Amino acid sequence: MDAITSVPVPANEPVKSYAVGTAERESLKKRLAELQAESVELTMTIGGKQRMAGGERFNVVQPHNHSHVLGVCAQATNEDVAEAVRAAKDAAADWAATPFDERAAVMLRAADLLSGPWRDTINGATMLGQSKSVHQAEIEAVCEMADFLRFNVHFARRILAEQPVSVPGEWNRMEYRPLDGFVTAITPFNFSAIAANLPTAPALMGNTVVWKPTPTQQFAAHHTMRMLEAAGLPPGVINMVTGDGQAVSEVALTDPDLAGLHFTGSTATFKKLWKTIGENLDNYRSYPRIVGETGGKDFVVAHPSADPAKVVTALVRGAFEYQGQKCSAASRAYVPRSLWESGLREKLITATNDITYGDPTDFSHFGGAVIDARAFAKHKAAIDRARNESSLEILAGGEYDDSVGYFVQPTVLLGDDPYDEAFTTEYFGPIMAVHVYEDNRYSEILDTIDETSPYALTGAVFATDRDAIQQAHRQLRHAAGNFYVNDKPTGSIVGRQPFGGGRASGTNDKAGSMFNIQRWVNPRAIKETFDAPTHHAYPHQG
Ligand SMILES: NC(=O)c1ccc[n+]([C@@H]2O[C@H](COP(=O)([O-])OP(=O)(O)OC[C@H]3O[C@@H](n4cnc5c(N)ncnc54)[C@H](O)[C@@H]3O)[C@@H](O)[C@H]2O)c1
Ligand SMILES: N[C@@H](CCC=O)C(=O)O
Repeated sequence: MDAITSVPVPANEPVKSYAVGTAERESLKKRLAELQAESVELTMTIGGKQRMAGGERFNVVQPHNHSHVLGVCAQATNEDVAEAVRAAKDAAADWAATPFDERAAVMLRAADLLSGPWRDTINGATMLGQSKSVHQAEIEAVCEMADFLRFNVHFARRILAEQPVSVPGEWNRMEYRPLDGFVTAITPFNFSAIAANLPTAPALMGNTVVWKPTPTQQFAAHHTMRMLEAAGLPPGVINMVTGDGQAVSEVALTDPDLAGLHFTGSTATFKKLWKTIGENLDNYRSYPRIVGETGGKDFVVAHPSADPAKVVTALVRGAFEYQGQKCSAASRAYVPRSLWESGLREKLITATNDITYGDPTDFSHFGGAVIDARAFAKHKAAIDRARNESSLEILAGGEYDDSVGYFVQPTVLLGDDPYDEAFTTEYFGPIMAVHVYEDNRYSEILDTIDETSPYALTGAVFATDRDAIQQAHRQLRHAAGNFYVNDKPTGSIVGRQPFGGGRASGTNDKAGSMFNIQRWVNPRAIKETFDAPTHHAYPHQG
């Protein structure tokens, strides 16, 4: 009993290829067919019990085929959220008293279920519900989710091992308690891994959670919840409520026992939630921890010494994987005139035109549709604006069609004005703006990049000249929380590139690192004196 155990050494989950003829391809295709054939009730899970939310019902559809209903969901009402908060509070004492190893075992088991028997289900649900190609689903819904579950255990162990110094006569210890209350996790549509990480990271540290996925990710979230239950997650530890979140703002975020908000989503939503918490400061028992990773307007800058083929590949993958719906997506690029006019322009157009978006169950496509009608309308408006804006030219793409699914072609805009909206606003779709700068203005373009957008999430420099790389490091120091040298600005891996940005991009608590995990503990320093003094006077008193 009470041994100080070591946890398994984590390793990144290997990415399967799903190439023609592989067993994993056949297995996933079979599961995709099964998932498509059923329409499920997308319930809440409160205190371990599943039931439909009490508010208005809505369909969860395939973005690439919006007449295909994957499941029926409903808006959680204030009463539903109040019940979830109660369940989280009721489960708190037992879960906090559960030894760390037992909590960790649930997460490690979930990771193994995910890399084994649940792989096809979570991959398939993400492909169908969020319109991801098999590769895009595999790298995050399986590999990144498993990595979060395994690495978080390892990070937590390192935190628990962090202990103060003791001197003769006294013993100092640090106890890592959960927060004094419950945590609310509110999650985005674009990564099933993030949706799973936001409730499970606080739960690992002994907190109980109210989790609200977004409606457009609810299909995969539903299956993720089932997988966590199969891994042994006790009832009430994570309570999932459905819908748009209004009731969560009104009830969970204003509850006196709110101890933390773990959020990923847009900057506008995060600011709104933070304001709600700010307005309720006098009502809480403690100061709620606020962790939020938000939007980006991520850049790629090429120096004249860069390899143009590498720049083009990074731009196309960085901008158009998952239809540009990554917070890290390359959405503004700065290319020197020498490279632009010596073939990069044509290569970029050709590579962009080569990309096909379609139904992800047809594995030949590079990507799928954008997430919903709202996103489609936003991208359509951005393209229509570009068509009418004299400083912008549509170099590639520019078409859209929502008759079957929400399809927007990969689009490259060429812009004279680096301060135009196309270089400052997060469209969160397959639209990238390119600005061509004069070769002798590298330093000025770095300053422009730094001051153009309110965000500071990801960015990349391409150069072979070491001085140019150093200069970008220096001038863009605060322009990105994840900075890449000669690589695309997307695709961070847990344990290798801890992820998050500053400025309007979030609190930069680095998902997939010890820094995030330490936000979910409430340390108590304990000093024990073995032979306490028995008189109050000090020696200098004579
Ligand atoms: N920095 C990162 O790590 C990261 C990762 C993924 C996505 N993102 C960002 O997320 C955004 C895309 O995701 P999205 O469209 O799901 O974001 P969103 O802000 O629309 O929604 C995020 C979550 O907030 C909920 N929500 C919205 N209004 C709410 C309210 N009033 N009360 C309670 N909950 C509310 C939504 O239902 C959803 O669950 C992009 O801006 C992207 O850059 C950032
Ligand atoms: N961590 C992911 C982005 C997550 C946001 O959408 C990446 O690095 O591409």
